[in-house]
Amino acid sequence: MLTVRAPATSANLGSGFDVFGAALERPADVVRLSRADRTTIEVTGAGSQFIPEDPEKNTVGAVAEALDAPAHIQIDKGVRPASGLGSSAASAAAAAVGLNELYDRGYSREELVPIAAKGEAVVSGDAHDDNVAPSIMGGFTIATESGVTQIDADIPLVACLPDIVVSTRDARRVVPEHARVDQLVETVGNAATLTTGMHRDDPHLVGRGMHDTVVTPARAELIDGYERVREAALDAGATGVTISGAGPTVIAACEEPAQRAIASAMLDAFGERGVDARAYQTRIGAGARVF
Ligand SMILES: Nc1ncnc2c1ncn2[C@@H]1O[C@H](COP(=O)(O)OP(=O)(O)O)[C@@H](O)[C@H]1O
Ligand SMILES: N[C@@H](CCOP(=O)(O)O)C(=O)O
Repeated sequence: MLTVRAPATSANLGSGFDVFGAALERPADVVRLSRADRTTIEVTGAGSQFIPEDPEKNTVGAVAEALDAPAHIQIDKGVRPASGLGSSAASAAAAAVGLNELYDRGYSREELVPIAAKGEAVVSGDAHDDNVAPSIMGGFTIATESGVTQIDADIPLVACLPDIVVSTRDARRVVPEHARVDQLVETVGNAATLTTGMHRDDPHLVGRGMHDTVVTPARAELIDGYERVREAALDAGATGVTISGAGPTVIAACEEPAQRAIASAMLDAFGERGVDARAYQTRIGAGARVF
């Protein structure tokens, strides 16, 4: 038997829709795998009552099939589903890394990214790589058709998860089909600024580069209190704030000493709207680890 811990991730980071992602130090899924004649799945932990154990409907089932590696897979969810923290991707990433080792398939971490993304296709309708890439490879990742670029960035973050459910599938339906040229120009500038910030471990550049006027405003409508929470985090010292993945988690970049105040301001702002929430004081961390 083999155990894998795969981290939650924050995709998009504002200006990098379907491309940027970051591995978070916490929370994480813990997945135990043992060889079997056919794949069976057991799920416990955060939100497990909403996660199917049928291998055709669970992200890990698609990964086991893609690797031709049937197994008994026990998933202990630390990452709540439909959170915007790459919940479905964390399990898929853990399964890809674990089954690759259990069956001695010999794939590199980068080669495992499109395999784990097959799991994402099962739940969100298409195989976006931006959550599985950081969950497998760690750090900040830029996932494109031609491969994954990874930077071992170290940026403090606060991820505030409200008690609201936003499914990635639904949130993909509100993404605008077109953007104006001036918005594209702005997006390229912001994405380049954010990437430079990751390279320099500079939370100010990362925060500035999170700004996005294309996808984020449309999705903010799905998160009760988003604008107020964003303002509260900025007032408390955040260097940038945006929606994590498809939401509803709101993510803030910051200097480490401001983390606690930002977490508390975000929780209060959701509280004012009558929305319960929890805040993770976290940072960009490592990828999936095998025990
Ligand atoms: N192993 C898994 N972990 C979490 N969710 C899963 C898993 N397998 C299938 N799902 C389904 O995926 C959906 C959650 O995925 P998604 O909406 O992308 O949330 P998140 O933003 O947290 O990844 C839920 O409908 C859930 O039932
Ligand atoms: N790029 C995707 C990322 C979805 O992330 P999740 O954590 O909400 O599953 C999107 O924005 O749709």
